[in-house]
Amino acid sequence: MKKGYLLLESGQLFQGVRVGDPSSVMGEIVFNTSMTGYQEIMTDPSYAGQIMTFCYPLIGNYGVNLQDNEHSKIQMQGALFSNLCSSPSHYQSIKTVDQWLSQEKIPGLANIDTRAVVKAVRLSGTMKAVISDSPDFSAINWSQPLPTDLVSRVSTKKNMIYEGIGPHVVLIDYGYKKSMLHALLEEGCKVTVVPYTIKADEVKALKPDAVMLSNGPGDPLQLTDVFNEIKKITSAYPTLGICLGHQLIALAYGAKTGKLLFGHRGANHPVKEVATNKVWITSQNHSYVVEKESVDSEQFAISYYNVNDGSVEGLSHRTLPIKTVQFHPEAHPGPDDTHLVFKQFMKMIKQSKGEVNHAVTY
Ligand SMILES: NC(=O)CC[C@H](N)C(=O)O
Repeated sequence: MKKGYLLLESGQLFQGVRVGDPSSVMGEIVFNTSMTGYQEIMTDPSYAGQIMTFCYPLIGNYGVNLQDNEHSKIQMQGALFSNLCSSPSHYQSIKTVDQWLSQEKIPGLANIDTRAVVKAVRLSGTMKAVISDSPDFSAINWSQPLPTDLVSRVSTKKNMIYEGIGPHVVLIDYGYKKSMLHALLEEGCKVTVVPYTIKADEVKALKPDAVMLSNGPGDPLQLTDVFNEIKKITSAYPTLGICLGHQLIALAYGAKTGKLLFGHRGANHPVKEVATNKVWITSQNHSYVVEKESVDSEQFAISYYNVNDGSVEGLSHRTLPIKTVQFHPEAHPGPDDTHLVFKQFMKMIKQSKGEVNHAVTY
């Protein structure tokens, strides 16, 4: 087993053993507390550019299968494990996580003290980190900027159509997860997945009944060029925004976003639904949040709050059929408590077509 190192911008050094690709990489270090679902996490495009610390101490025990990818390949820049299982046991498993990382040329480290890494990230916040064969900090160019074009790297280049007999939803792809598409298809929708650069006129030409803005990597403020089009598109159709989609809608309507110290990543984040006072357990993966004070309360109601830190978890437009959530109702991995968000979206679409005459409650 070859030694390898994790070097943090804050100056801390951790030793582990190399797994996956033998290359060195720099990325933004984050951590995820989910106990299961590593395959979905590794393929979620929202993690592009990031080095993931898996908090759960045993990863890889059910291997890698042909079903659980959320995108075509591993999206994260690197992965850190405490104990990485080399002999998985599951009837669907076709390879080990180590083999998968090697095939997809993603470097990783195992036998890392992930608890100490998480403590460092909780203290200093998400920061640059490097996976390397060398413990030498001076060999690294720490001023090198992290990539800012992550959405253009993961978004589709051409429209993709999935037939259905229900409403036609245009899914704007900032790095969508397969489970989001599946949630719409399960509702019977026809879905057209489109590039994130789509213009309002192009959306109109597709004659949709509704639009959905997906999750995606990076800082939503990197996408200021598309804010105007987002405003035009979302004011014309019933809209659901998820995670990055939620942040982009908020920004397009004049709210502000900020960055959390170390983000919310895991499968047990409690959110309170304002309308019902119910608490739902949600799957989350984000660094950025919509700043509460910046939300124009005449335009938007805050529909969900995070129970742990009080941050904004959802918005509901007061006059237009626009709903957004910061958490992941498609829940892969994670609990599907909030699958109702998709049901409410369907109801909102029907209502806008005059098919139901009672008000949609959130
Ligand atoms: N899952 C997401 O869509 C993440 C949104 C954004 N990249 C963030 O980190 O806040």
